[in-house]
Amino acid sequence: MTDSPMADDASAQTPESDYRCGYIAIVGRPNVGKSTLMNVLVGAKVSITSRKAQTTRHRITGIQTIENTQYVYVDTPGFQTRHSNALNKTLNRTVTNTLTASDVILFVIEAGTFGPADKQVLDLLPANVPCILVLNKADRNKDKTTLMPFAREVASHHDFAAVVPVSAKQRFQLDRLQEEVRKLLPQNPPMFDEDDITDRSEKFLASEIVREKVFRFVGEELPYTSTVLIEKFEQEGNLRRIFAAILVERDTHKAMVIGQKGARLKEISTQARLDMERLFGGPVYLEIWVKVKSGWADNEAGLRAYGYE
Ligand SMILES: Nc1nc2c(ncn2[C@@H]2O[C@H](COP(=O)(O)OP(=O)(O)OP(=O)(O)O)[C@@H](O)[C@H]2O)c(=O)[nH]1
Repeated sequence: MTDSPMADDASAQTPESDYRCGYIAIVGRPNVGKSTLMNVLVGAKVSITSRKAQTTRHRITGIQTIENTQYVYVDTPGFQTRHSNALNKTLNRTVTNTLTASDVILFVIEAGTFGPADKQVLDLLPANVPCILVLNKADRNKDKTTLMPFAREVASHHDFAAVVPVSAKQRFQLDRLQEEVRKLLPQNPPMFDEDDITDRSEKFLASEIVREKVFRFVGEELPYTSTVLIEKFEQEGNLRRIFAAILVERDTHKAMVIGQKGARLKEISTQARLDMERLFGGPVYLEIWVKVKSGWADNEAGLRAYGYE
């Protein structure tokens, strides 16, 4: 008998019916490697990274489609505890909202380190969303025998669905992480095209790239309140013409960004242009101005005007 009810049941389990798709929030204290992790998972630089903490300000979606699974990653800003201006309050609200609206949470810490800042983020994890404990930077742990007791200690604070040591930088154990995530995703058809890597516009990505270069080349002296505004974004055939403004709070900050005889701004522009050309797959004409705009980081209306939720 080929058309028995059993056979019907089996044929209902086709790969399409087991398509899985959902939102995966990546959370953790600043600098644990959340953006790096998302970028390697998605296979492109959709979220900016830098050695300086708190570089990620926006909720960014990175999309990865593998066979019958679509992973929609949401990167979150590093949870802010030190300062309490309007910008930080907005950032923290974004993290909390992102968590409760996700299907799976990746709680990222550095393998071997679990401090008060990590605990503060862990305390925000909602009980009703499955969460995987990701021990990133495992490449730094020379003594592997300490990893299990460490993981057990952290897992005593929350009911994790799985614990996975990874190295985002060396692409170690990412398959294993994806397998664990897939198990927790709901059965849903894909939300995006399989070639999509982000739902963010090129204009937004362009501003993020410039911002990353500002952090990278200007370094610790520049307050994190500086931001980037794309004033014009034009496309003519394959060529993109982008006019950006770096907004800083003081004349002294402006001088820092510009550097000796404009050398620093030139470096920022060149590196940003190269990244954009790689990401957009075509030539880019990029012009960057530095402007002084005082007090914007402490003004909620101002923040909304610059696109912060
Ligand atoms: N050794 C090692 N370093 C890593 C790894 N992943 C990330 N890093 C480094 O850690 C630093 C911070 O990485 P980010 O991805 O910017 O961290 P983040 O958690 O997104 O930081 P915020 O945006 O500030 O919240 C960078 O210098 C990365 O190169 C890893 O697996 N191993």
